[in-house]
Amino acid sequence: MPGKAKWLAFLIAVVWLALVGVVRLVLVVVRYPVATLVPLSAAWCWWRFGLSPLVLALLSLVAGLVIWAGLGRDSFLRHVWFRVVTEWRRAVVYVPRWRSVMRLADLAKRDRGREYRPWLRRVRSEGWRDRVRVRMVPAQSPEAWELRRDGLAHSFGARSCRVRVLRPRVIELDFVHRDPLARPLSVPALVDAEVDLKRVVVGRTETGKPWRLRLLGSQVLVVGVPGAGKGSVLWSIVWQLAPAVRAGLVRLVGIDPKGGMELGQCPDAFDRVVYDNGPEAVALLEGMAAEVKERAARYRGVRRLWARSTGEPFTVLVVDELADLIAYQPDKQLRERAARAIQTITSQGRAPGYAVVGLVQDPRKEVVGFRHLFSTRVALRLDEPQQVDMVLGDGVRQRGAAAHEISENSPGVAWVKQDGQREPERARAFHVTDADLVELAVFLADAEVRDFPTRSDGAGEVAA
Ligand SMILES: Nc1ncnc2c1ncn2[C@@H]1O[C@H](COP(=O)(O)OP(=O)(O)OP(=O)(O)O)[C@@H](O)[C@H]1O
Repeated sequence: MPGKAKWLAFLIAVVWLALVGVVRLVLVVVRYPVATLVPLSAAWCWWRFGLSPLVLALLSLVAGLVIWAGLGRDSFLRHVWFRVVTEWRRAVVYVPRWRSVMRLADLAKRDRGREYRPWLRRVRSEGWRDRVRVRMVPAQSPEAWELRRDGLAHSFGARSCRVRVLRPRVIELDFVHRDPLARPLSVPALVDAEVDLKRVVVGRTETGKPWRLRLLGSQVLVVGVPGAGKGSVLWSIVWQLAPAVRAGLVRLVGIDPKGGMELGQCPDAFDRVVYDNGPEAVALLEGMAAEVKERAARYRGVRRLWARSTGEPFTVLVVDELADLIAYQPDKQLRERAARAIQTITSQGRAPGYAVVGLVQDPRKEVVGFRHLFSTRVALRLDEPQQVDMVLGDGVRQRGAAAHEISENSPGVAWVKQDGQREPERARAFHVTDADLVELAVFLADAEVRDFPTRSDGAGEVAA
């Protein structure tokens, strides 16, 4: 190599190394802001002002943090404590173990002497879980990670691991340390309050937010094995609708083919209720399907979605065991008539203000062939992964919605998928006890007949 070229190559190498060094330094500061910026600021303060002002500043900082923690625990946890935990877990758990775990789990690949290793990106600790973002190596699929979830959880000291696909090549691993939904949730106080039919709060999600179910403009399918807590979802809905039912703004209609075992616990909530799967239930369904068509014809060209200003009540049809009506009924004619009527209500009821809340134990196609008509699907505890796919749709389980892994000890916990929302949510319904149902019955029996209250503005909001 001529002398000049050597110098040029040397210069390029130095600049390149300097650039890499700066980028790495910036990355360290971005990933460990507390561990880098606090000691740096302390060192600067000492150098600039001396030891006493530094001690004073540190004591003030500690006092400030203690006051913050006392006044606003949640914001302190979010902005301070979880940041410190994030840096600690990244430095102590994920970075040191990453390379060996990837190799041993066969997630790192070798080709022509070069190693391709999944890239550990952002880590965020939220107390109950660590969210670890990963860039997969080329030609790797999220299924490869799905298959190794248990091994990964053990390797990084977590109770379980979930895999969520964020975008092509990027996944997020949730390392779960404890279940924030482990404790039952009691129902909120029953008071005359506004009911927002687009956001009926029926429990809490695992991130601590209210679990909101959309009833206006949506149909809800709730699936779970016996004892999974379908009843708690159903009664949480009724509980939250009670003020509007009492005011005559919402009408509940029920069918309980199990002879009233479920809906018979509080019949006062229902305008009409039938306790079998025979001709009476079918007549009720057909009557409602006819109402849906008639209302839809009247609304055509006038309004696109039911609103309280129509002066007609929003109607919620609750069917406790859908399969008894449309699959297990031995009379073929009754079975088909029931299925036709329910399909009419679910497919056309959206605009004229009819919602169906269907509960079922078995999600197979032979049982509920029109699952796709339900835009909100709730998967409580299920037996098999295939059932999760049937309820929530393809690919949702791969994004973490493992309803077949919900514990028997946490009835009411569910994975929820709403059409139009990419991410499924894990949530727990309120636990509505027998005593609560007595309170509900008293609240509703107390009702007086009033004129239908109208208000020209709100669409989904109804005031009791
Ligand atoms: N959200 C909840 N929180 C705590 N416990 C609950 C919750 N939901 C239900 N449970 C308890 O779990 C048990 C079964 O609940 P539930 O009867 O609602 O299940 P289910 O799915 O409706 O069963 P089935 O299909 O047999 O009617 C009951 O003892 C109930 O008290």
